[in-house]
Amino acid sequence: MNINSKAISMSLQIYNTLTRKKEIFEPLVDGRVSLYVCGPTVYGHSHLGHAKSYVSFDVVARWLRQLGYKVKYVQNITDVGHLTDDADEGDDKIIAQAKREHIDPMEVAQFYARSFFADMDALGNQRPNISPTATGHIPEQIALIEQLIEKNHAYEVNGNVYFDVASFEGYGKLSGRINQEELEAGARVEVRSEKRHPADFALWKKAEPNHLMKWASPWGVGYPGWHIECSAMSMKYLGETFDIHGGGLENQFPHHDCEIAQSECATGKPFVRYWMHNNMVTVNGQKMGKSLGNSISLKDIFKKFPPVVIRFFILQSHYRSTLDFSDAAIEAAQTGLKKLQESAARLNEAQAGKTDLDLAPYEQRFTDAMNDDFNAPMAIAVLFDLAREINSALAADGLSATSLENAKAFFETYANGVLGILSTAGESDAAGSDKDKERLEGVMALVLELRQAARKNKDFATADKIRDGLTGIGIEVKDTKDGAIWKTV
Ligand SMILES: Nc1ncnc2c1ncn2[C@@H]1O[C@H](COP(=O)(O)OP(=O)(O)OP(=O)(O)O)[C@@H](O)[C@H]1O
Ligand SMILES: [Zn+2]
Repeated sequence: MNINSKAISMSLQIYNTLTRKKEIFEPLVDGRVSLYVCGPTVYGHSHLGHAKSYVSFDVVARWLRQLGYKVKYVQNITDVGHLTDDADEGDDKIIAQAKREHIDPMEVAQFYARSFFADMDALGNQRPNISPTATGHIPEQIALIEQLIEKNHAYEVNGNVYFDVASFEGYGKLSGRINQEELEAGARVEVRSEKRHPADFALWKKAEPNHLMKWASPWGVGYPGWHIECSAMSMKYLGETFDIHGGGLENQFPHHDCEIAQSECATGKPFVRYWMHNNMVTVNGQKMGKSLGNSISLKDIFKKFPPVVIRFFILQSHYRSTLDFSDAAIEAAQTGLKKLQESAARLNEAQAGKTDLDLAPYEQRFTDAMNDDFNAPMAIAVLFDLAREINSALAADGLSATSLENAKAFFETYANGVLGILSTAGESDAAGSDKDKERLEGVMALVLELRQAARKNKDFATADKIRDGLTGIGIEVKDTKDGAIWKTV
């Protein structure tokens, strides 16, 4: 068996939300996959729901790579806050947070973007190839809107630009939430007079004078609507038609239907070949959401559970299933993961014995599971079966040298490389690795030595500045008769 052999599989099936069935995956360009996933709106720390979305798509990218594809993975950062209400009403989420914190909106966006990356790193997600920001792509969004106006799919009124949904027959084809009849019926309902149709959505919004994030455009000073950023950035980096677009289920409508409308009307080409949607993390059956006030931040969860346990908890249910949050459910996942970790550890310590273990059936089952619309829970079940066989072999006559090597390689390739669940990197990130501790001790020894030298020179100002500065970052220094001691508080 050659664990690392990479053969492009023709049997990967993906559930395509657009056609509502599993389809054999065939990329547009042989051997390459273009993947776009809607990124977070960065106005608060990420919660468990975000983790489900990004862990799921991380595993999608990892499995595609395992199959031998060269994957270009783009995941945006929404740093122009979209409105709190999908009907283009309400406050901008980022600006609202900036007002609460009395800081610049860009500071809010950057702070929470960094926090997002730190959490995703801790979860063991590989970084996307490109993480473009909406604010960094205003000219591309304006250019796309101009194309839509030129082709009569959009119109400007008083500095606002709207997409004309009646001009696109396929509007709503992804979610199935809208059909042309309903559209026409809707037209009779009284609405904000500015729009031609109540379902028309904003591509560009005029900024009021006190609005904080705004840019010059052919229609005056304003800011882009939310949907246009994903069309502009995905097509810029992946082309007018690309392979896979992912996101949370609740984004099918309006967000993804609007993306399809904008992109297909601008280019006249199909936008995305396979649409993938992860289901929701729920709390007592209700979607977990920042805006819903029932979210649990990853940072808080990581205080209780190592990030790798959270990753395992997420992957134990299918990405298209809901996942109900409870401490008890995570504790159960922790127990399960521990069993796999123990088996892997036993393998590393084991001496060669007699029994030969045939890993081919396990490899086949694991591959079949992942090829069946990325069925991670089924793949994990294969790992448990393997762990059980390994444990009993090790308890009896031991595994032959080749079997030991193959079993280790299996865990490394599949449990670690594909699912990312046996790595302890995330764990140490959260708890502070030994290496980091060593470094901190070295730095503190040096700082205290300099402080001691200052005191000797009667430079008490510097000595105090060092002590107060350390207190400010959570390190308490105490002078004792044996010298200064410190602790983190
Ligand atoms: N509870 C959840 N379960 C699974 N995925 C989620 C959940 N909440 C958000 N997501 C997904 O995370 C991604 C980023 O979400 P975004 O930052 O836009 O948050 P949101 O949907 O506005 O959530 P919130 O209500 O928390 O602000 C989207 O693809 C979204 O579908
Ligand atoms: Zn998007």
